[in-house]
Amino acid sequence: MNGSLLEVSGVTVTFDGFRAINNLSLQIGEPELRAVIGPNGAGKTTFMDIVTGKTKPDEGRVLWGEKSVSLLEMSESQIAQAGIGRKFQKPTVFEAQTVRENIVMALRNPRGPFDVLFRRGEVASEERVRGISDEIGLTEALDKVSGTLSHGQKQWLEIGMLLAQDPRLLLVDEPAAGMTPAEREHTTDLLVRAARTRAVIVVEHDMEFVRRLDCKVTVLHEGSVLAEGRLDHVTQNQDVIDVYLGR
Ligand SMILES: Nc1ncnc2c1ncn2[C@@H]1O[C@H](COP(=O)(O)OP(=O)(O)OP(=O)(O)O)[C@@H](O)[C@H]1O
Repeated sequence: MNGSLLEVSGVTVTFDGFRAINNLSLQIGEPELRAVIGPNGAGKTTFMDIVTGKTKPDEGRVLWGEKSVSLLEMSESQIAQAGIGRKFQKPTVFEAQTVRENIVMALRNPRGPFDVLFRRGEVASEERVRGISDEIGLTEALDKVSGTLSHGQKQWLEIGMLLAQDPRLLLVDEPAAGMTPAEREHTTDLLVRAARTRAVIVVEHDMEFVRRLDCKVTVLHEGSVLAEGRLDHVTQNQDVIDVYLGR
């Protein structure tokens, strides 16, 4: 197993007396591709909010990197700077800009939110733009206006913009939602490839999509880890069948 990049231990989050996350512990290696699944309300979004600093837990530890620094004392932007990127469900590419312009902006803005859109004096080399566009399969579309892309292509572009910031950990929220079967397949390939050199956590409802990712799966339920392992292993777990598959 790889060294641990992210270590969550004993984390609890309470909203108005309700435990959304309950003594949650899990570790992510580097590189690693991990799927996090679970029924509605299991705590998947809250988990991502904790890792990215949006929500602070009441208890527990969240440690990052070889120096085991605590993410709990860091702001959202410090966490992003440390190399944790998050892809929300809805694509937020700049629709009026071309694919190339979007990638160039991301390359010019290392690990920051896109608050300074056009910095001068920094060159995003054609080689790096090509590297990203090849990785997401949009090289043919580089000069297209992003607003004209399909839903799937916009999602890939946004993943590419996050990859341009070279995160050590990328959190991806339901990437397959609303995609055609062919788009899903492309998305699977893209995520598998991205996870060869970094940690990627995919939060997903779609079991078929998770199967194709062919990676370790963490099943959340009521804010805790219910089961963990290969998909075949966790789908045979009676607790998982009862709370998730048996719905
Ligand atoms: N800000 C909040 N205030 C109160 N309750 C909250 C808040 N955020 C989340 N919850 C509750 O915490 C629980 C976990 O929510 P969370 O959104 O993390 O689940 P999820 O697994 O992402 O669900 P889904 O699959 O529906 O997105 C839910 O019961 C939710 O209603």
